[in-house]
Amino acid sequence: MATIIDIATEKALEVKNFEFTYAGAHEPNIKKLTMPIAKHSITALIGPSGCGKTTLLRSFNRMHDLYPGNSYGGEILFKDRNILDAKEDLIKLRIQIGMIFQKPTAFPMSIFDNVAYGLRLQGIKNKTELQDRVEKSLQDAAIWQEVKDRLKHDANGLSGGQQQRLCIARAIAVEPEVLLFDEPTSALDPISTAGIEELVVSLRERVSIIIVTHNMQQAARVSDYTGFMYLGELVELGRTEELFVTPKERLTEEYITGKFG
Ligand SMILES: Nc1ncnc2c1ncn2[C@@H]1O[C@H](COP(=O)(O)OP(=O)(O)OP(=O)(O)O)[C@@H](O)[C@H]1O
Repeated sequence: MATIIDIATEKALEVKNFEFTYAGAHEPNIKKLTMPIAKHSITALIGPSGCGKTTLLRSFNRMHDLYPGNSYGGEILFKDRNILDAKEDLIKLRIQIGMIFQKPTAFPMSIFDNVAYGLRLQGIKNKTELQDRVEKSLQDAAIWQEVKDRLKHDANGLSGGQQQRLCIARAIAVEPEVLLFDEPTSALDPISTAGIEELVVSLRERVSIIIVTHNMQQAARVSDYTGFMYLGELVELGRTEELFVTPKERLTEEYITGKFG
């Protein structure tokens, strides 16, 4: 059984006895995992390579449905419904629960159109409203000053760190409730990494955040809660400072002190 602290605050998501099996796998890759995700907080998922962090993260907006044969079990509750339900509208779900990938994925179009993309999908056609929301999102993603004079330029001309902030602007433009970050800085230099970390922390006011990271220092710097995973299971979920200073589980302690990795 995992050691899970009581999350005193409201929950953004609740994972209950969740299982996930990749197509062709002989046993579940995520096993009976139960975990609350606090609202308006940052939850980091840490653990050795292959323990299932990304698999769990991608389950929160059903990214695995893009490939056939994967199967889910148990429940992930979001706004009083189980998002694993077959009737779930996946387009709406991915607007409410957005994702930022490891490698910045600017679309091959202008900076403006990248951010307007989801807004147009939502049916917003009014030019002034589009302009206002694109500007606001770029400001909130701390990239407005750098791009305001070249909104019509191809987004692929931006640096890696700028493209990642553009991806964050695109994700927040549609006002999601949850944002999933999958190793968002692993392809970036230290200065861009610091910028993205600062941005992630500033977004906590408006969205609930889950971040997968290989970097324990990063988890310690940005998150409120940390979940340590091992072999497809959650071992411990705690307040970040407590988990790193006084872990309750021996496995957590061994991992954070570098006894295995
Ligand atoms: N597309 C896939 N098809 C089949 N098995 C997969 C697939 N992706 C991951 N797995 C397996 O699922 C398990 C969990 O992998 P996952 O990528 O979620 O781990 P992780 O903790 O995110 O690892 P890393 O830190 O290396 O990114 C591993 O055993 C992995 O081999």
